[in-house]
This record gives sequence, C-alpha cells and structure tokens, in this order.
Amino acid sequence: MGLLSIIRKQKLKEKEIRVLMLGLDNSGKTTIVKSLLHKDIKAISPTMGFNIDTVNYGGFNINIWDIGGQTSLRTFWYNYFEKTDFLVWVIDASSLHRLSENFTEFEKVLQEDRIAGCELLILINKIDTYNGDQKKLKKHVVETLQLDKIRNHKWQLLCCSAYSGENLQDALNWIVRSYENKYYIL
Ligand SMILES: Nc1nc2c(ncn2[C@@H]2O[C@H](COP(=O)(O)OP(=O)(O)OP(=O)(O)O)[C@@H](O)[C@H]2O)c(=O)[nH]1
Ligand SMILES: [Mg+2]
Repeated sequence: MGLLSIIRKQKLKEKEIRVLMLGLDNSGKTTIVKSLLHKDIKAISPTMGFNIDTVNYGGFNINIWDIGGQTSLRTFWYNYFEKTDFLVWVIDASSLHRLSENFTEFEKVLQEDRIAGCELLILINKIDTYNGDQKKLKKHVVETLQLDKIRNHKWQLLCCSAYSGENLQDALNWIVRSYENKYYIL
C-alpha cells in the first residue's frame, strides 16, 4: 500500500473532521452551531474569541471552530487554518449590502496557503428573512464572491436558517459525503 493510501485510510478511520467557520460579524455562525446541537439560540452574544463544538453526524465527529467575525477580530482568523478540512463561510441574507465586504474578506482568506487542500461550503444564512427568489440570490452570491473562478477548491453554496433549521442537515451531509469521497480508497 502506498503512503497516500495509508494516509487516506487513517483519515477515514479517525472519524474526525475539522471545520473552520468564518464570516462577517452577525452572520449567524454561533447560532448555526448551537442550533445543530439543539441548544438554546435565543440569547447568543457576539463571539469575542472562538468556540469549539463537536457535532456527531454520519458516524463522524465534526469539530467546528467558530471564530468571532467582528472587524477587530479578523486578524486572529489566520491563527486557525492549520489542519482544516472544510471552511464554512457564512453570509447574512438580511444584510446583502455587506456582500462586497464579504468578498474582500473571503478573497483574503482564500489566498492562505494553509487552506489549500480544504473544501468550501458557503452558507447564506437567515433565509427565513428573505422573501425573494432563492435561485436568483444564489446566482448573485456566486457572482459577487466570484465562486466560479475558484479552481483549487471544491465548493458548495446552500441557503439555510439557524432559526428554522432549514438545510442545516444538508450542510452536514455535504461535509461528510465530500470527506468520504476525498479519502475513499478504491
Ligand atoms: N432571522 C434569523 N436570525 C438569525 C439566524 N441566525 C442567527 N440570527 C441572529 O443573528 C444575530 C447574530 O447571530 P450570531 O450567531 O451571534 O452571529 P455570529 O456570526 O456568530 O457573530 P460574531 O460572533 O460576532 O461573528 C443574532 O441576533 C441571531 O439571533 C437565522 O437563521 N435567522
Ligand atoms: Mg459568534
């Protein structure tokens, strides 16, 4: 068995997936994680540092690193890239005027060498507040974040709501399926 096959086999055996959750302040990162854990989501304050939570899904421990998104905290994001399997980028569907700010920060993060091997999940959260056409919204996000130009990462874009739980399971499912596909040995 070659070295690559051994690493792949080991990764699947460990059943640990590391997810880094980033995005602008107030986008709903912490609320999404707490909602996945069926915890109280009524009184969540802005994250001043970071939280680590583990969600069990599909036989995997998904370790989610949720980092505060306020402007003054964004330089700290760069301390958390090591060993990341997935980057989840959260956008607020009720603050679409901040999409260009999203692009500026997202583009900077994508330039990081340490996330070279990681896959991207972009979540348009708070979709419960959005009354427009979701297809058009997704197209707008793809264009503004220039997702079609991404060549070196596999990516997925989903609308979700931490409040209603809409698409949160699909997000976990995509993560686990992508992880298995990546490390599956024929
Ligand atoms: N309507 C609606 N509001 C949401 C949803 N998710 C989060 N919120 C609200 O958005 C606000 C910000 O949520 P947080 O989870 O603190 O956001 P965050 O991205 O962790 O913010 P930082 O920690 O500052 O980076 C809170 O008032 C939440 O109740 C959602 O799906 N729908
Ligand atoms: Mg937070």
